[in-house]
Amino acid sequence: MQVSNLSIVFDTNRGQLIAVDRVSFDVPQGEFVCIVGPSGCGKSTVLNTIAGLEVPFEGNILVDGSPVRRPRPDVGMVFQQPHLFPWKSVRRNIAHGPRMLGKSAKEANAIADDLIAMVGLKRFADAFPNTLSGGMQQRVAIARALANQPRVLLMDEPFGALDAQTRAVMQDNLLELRDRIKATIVFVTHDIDEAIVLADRVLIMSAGPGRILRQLDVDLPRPRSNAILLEPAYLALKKDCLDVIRAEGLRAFRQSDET
Ligand SMILES: Nc1ncnc2c1ncn2[C@@H]1O[C@H](COP(=O)(O)OP(=O)(O)OP(=O)(O)O)[C@@H](O)[C@H]1O
Repeated sequence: MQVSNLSIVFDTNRGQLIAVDRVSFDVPQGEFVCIVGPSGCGKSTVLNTIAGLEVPFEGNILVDGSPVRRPRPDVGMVFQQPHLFPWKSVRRNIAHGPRMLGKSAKEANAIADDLIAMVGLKRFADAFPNTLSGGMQQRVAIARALANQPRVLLMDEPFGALDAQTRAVMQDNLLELRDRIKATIVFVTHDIDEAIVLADRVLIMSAGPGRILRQLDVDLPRPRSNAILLEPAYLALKKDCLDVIRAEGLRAFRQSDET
């Protein structure tokens, strides 16, 4: 996937707002990239644009060599809230995408059942969303996004609403899933620990207008789990990230004081 020179300007009642300013990054197929940055720096806007939800924009976004102009089945998205269909069972929520793409009910249910096993919800295939915990609902949302076998999976703070323990379990589950699905993943988070545990590369964005400030390779061995949080190589990377973020926070603070 390639994002080149992406700029997004919103008309607001205080004039034009440059939300994203000439953002470029390439993500080779199968790479896991996390985007971090201060609130309002344009992380969600970048993700929504790759999902084909934010138009118009300037620049180019290519998935598998073809330009993104609208939502497409090979680009899946998971939001902070699961947004499940409350009237459909877990299986039917997950089978919905394949059904929309013309698969028979039998084929779509088989795809759903595979994914239900992958996210560890076999006992809940016939349950309705309101009977599941937040973490389980989010696992259904991830399975649903994977049901069309996307080449790119976009995740916007998918674990942001979960408690710390559930979040750690979800991160480990996503790492296991990632090894099986081979999709490119672009994951937005506020949480530096989450970004380093998950990513091959962390992109740090500046305060608005959003730009890519720094890219850090995460050369930590895989398979990974939350257990790496105490290792020296991990702590050194976290320090690098925090130094960049702290310097940027200070710069943005001084700038806002001058204007
Ligand atoms: N539809 C819109 N109309 C006007 N302004 C918008 C719109 N969508 C986003 N913005 C503005 O664009 C900027 C970037 O917003 P965005 O939600 O992408 O930031 P973010 O980094 O994801 O923030 P957070 O981490 O708080 O979710 C913000 O200043 C926001 O107010």
